[in-house]
Amino acid sequence: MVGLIGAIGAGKSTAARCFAGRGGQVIDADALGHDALRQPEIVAALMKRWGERIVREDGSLDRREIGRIVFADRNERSALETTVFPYITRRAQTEISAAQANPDVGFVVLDAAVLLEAGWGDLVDALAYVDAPREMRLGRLAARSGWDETELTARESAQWSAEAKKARADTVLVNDGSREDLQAQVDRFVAQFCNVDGVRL
Ligand SMILES: CC(C)(COP(=O)(O)OP(=O)(O)OC[C@H]1O[C@@H](n2cnc3c(N)ncnc32)[C@H](O)[C@@H]1O)[C@@H](O)C(=O)NCCC(=O)NCCS
Ligand SMILES: Nc1ncnc2c1ncn2[C@@H]1O[C@H](COP(=O)(O)OP(=O)(O)OP(=O)(O)O)[C@@H](O)[C@H]1O
Repeated sequence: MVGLIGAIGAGKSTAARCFAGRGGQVIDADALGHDALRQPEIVAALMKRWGERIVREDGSLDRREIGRIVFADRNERSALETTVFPYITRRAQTEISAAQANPDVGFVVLDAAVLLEAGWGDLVDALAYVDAPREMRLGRLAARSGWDETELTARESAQWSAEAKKARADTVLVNDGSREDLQAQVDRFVAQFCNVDGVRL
């Protein structure tokens, strides 16, 4: 199993698509986290803590508002993680088992920004870190999500340092060029670490 981490906005999801195009089954931890926020018992617990301010007009939880709360205060982030991590971990385990049991799946990719912080490092056989210059990441995040530098910095402060993560990675994929350039780097990683024709990682 391959782990995918990286600098925020560097292109993890984009790299995940590159892996998927080469036979990898991607498990997207951010998406599982979003599913967690749709579970009635989790919604109730978070509303009890933060009130109506985190609820949008359509009744769903406002992730942007929750992000403002938890990335400004370590205690609040901890409260959110305690509430959602059991669900995310359960779902990830189920999806990993299903993918590993599927003979059509060449290898499994766990795309999880906080993979190391969550203690999932031992689950993976090879770890790729996606990187890009900060200015480039800021531009991409502004275009994709409307985030500014304050939001990026707040999230960065909630994670291990780039140096600590890179030190644990087998490879750094530098996503400062075209998507084709990133695909070529992913292809080299797959050739080196994912024996897709033989033993499955
Ligand atoms: C705080 C929430 C509501 C913000 O939602 P939003 O749609 O704005 O961001 P999204 O979930 O797409 O995450 C985007 C990026 O934020 C960073 N991030 C998210 N959660 C965390 C966290 N707990 N710690 C550090 N960074 C985080 C990651 O780099 C992630 O890739 C959401 O991220 C959340 O519920 N987080 C807690 C669950 C979690 O840790 N998920 C990460 C994968 S396990
Ligand atoms: N090589 C590239 N060229 C141009 N745009 C890119 C490239 N790679 C990624 N992008 C764009 O940059 C934005 C951020 O990429 P992506 O969503 O893959 O990052 P991420 O690391 O998954 O983000 P997050 O840390 O928020 O989970 C996206 O809109 C994506 O389409």
